Amino acid sequence: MKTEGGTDAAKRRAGERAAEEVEGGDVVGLGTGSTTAYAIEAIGEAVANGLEVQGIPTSFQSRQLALEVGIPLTTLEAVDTVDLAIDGADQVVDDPDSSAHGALIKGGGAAHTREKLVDAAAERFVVVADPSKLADRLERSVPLEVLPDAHTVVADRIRDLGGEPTLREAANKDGPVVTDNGNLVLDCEFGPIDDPDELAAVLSSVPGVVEHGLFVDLADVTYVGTDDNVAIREY
Ligand SMILES: O=C[C@H](O)[C@H](O)[C@H](O)COP(=O)(O)O
Repeated sequence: MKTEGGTDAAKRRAGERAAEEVEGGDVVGLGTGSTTAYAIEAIGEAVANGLEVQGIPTSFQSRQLALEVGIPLTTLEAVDTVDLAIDGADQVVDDPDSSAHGALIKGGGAAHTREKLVDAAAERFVVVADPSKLADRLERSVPLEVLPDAHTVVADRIRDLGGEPTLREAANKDGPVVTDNGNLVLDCEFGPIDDPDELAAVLSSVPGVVEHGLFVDLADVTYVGTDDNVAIREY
């Protein structure tokens, strides 16, 4: 039997705690990644026990998992309201004294474009994370989803801005990662990001960038799974 490591147990706690927020009749944004997967599984279990919800997946991966666990699916076009979205993060600013408290980097799984669309549309955006994701400020590379034709010009623009872009390579195929939307991903190192809001605005203005992985002023709460509990950060 596969044993669950400390990080997996923390992710599970966060995911299951977030799933407790889901109420009958809700439309729920279903994020992508290993932490959110625990929330999707818990929602599937609740559905099996009679809870009536509809899910909006943010990727091929979350759609497949939702189908597997029996969550009825819908689309953004078909609903008036998304009650809440549950999604993971690659890094979360955890400093109440910082204006960037609660800002995120997402897109480690190349799903950030659709995630941002759904997370931003939700009345409440619930982030799920383990403690390794928390940081005083954002400093991981920022994923950019870019149109295939645009990757060299966007890379040049990122260098002009002082960043170092790397085209994301696929692990199990020759060539680059191709997103669910048929685009490419540039992972861009900027070093520590003091003002994510400002960088987000600059990145959004670069032609050829479909979406960047900075999520600023979007999260309402983060559930951080710990060794034996869940820490809550409300924003
Ligand atoms: O593109 C992927 C997403 O933004 C994920 O939510 C993020 O990478 C976190 O994934 P995980 O929970 O597996 O660390």
